[in-house]
Amino acid sequence: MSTVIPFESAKPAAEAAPERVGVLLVNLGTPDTADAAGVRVYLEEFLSDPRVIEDQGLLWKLILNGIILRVRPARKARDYLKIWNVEKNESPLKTITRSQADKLTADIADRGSLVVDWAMRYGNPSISSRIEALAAQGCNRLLVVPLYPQYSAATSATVCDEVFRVLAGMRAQPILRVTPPYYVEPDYIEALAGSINAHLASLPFQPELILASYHGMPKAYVEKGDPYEAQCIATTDALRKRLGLDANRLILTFQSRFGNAEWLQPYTDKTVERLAKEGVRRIVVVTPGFSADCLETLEEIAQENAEIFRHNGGEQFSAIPCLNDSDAGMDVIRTLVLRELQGWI
Ligand SMILES: C=CC1=C(C)c2cc3[nH]c(cc4nc(cc5[nH]c(cc1n2)c(C)c5CCC(=O)O)C(CCC(=O)O)=C4C)c(C)c3C=C
Ligand SMILES: [Fe+2]
Ligand SMILES: [Fe+2]
Repeated sequence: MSTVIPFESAKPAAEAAPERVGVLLVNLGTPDTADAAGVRVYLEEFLSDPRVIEDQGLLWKLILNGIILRVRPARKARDYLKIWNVEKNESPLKTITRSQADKLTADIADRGSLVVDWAMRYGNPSISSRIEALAAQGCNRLLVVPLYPQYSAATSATVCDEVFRVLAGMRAQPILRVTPPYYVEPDYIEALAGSINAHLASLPFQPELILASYHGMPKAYVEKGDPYEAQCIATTDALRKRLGLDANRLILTFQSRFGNAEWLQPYTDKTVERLAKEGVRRIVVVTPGFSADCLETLEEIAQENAEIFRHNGGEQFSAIPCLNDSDAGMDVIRTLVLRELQGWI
């Protein structure tokens, strides 16, 4: 069965002049509103993606619609409210991604006919709306930048899936490039090391150890060939080497477990609890797998895991901000983008 594609989802680039290169930063996505209705819409789209939940069979649909989408939105809306950017009435992930795009525009606008934009894989602004906007501005070349240092099918690949879907509906398609994961790029490791050192220097205490906590995923996905775990290990090894810390002083963990299947281990929350119970009193957590602060860093790490640590006897807990739109964070994005734009500008 072939699908009929109308080829009309964006204005033909030929109508718009002059020729331009579009750079599209893409992050995961986030609800439009911090209430149960907004979270429900977001979770439904997110959890219906077969790259995220690979088994989209009848049983999953029953669980998703019968339990998860009835119970989780209200609980998660309360979590989103704790971190919401009230001034802009949006999630921090949106605020930071927009700022990254604005700063990249200011950084590289003089390099030729470039337009920088940003989108969310789930929710808004959607990838399709921003590709259409770039095409309407005459962008006949497109560089897509998935803002994930480590590749996974659940994040980077699904960005490409959506981009390909949008392009499949266009008569005049832009030429496409996608930036690769940057998990051991020197700029990235240097930026992480710099942010850790600056944070430690600002603290009134020195931690006994540092946790490097990455978003987890089902272990089965890695067993089927997803390189995500190996890339998290490579980032952590490079960071250990750069900081002169061994595996007991910079500990790799995985957070954000969802559902009952086994996820990548060791789990962040269980490790935090164990460390506190074993007598560790001061820890710092860095989250190298997130290019921008979000629910998983601002609420799950900085609030939930801090509480787990203190509840079990820990005393000092501090979460290091993500690289976000800091100078070092922007260096990472700019270097990556300029390298992949070679020959185009
Ligand atoms: C259910 C399976 C999930 C997989 C696999 C997964 C992988 C994955 N996610 C990120 C980055 C982020 N995830 C975020 C939130 C989030 N993640 C899941 C589930 C999976 N993620 C859910 C259900 C949620 C929503 C919150 C919740 O209901 O618990 C976020 C934060 C978004 C925000 O609004 O701030 C990010 C970022 C990565 C890197 C990853 C790959 C391994
Ligand atoms: Fe996630
Ligand atoms: Fe979480």
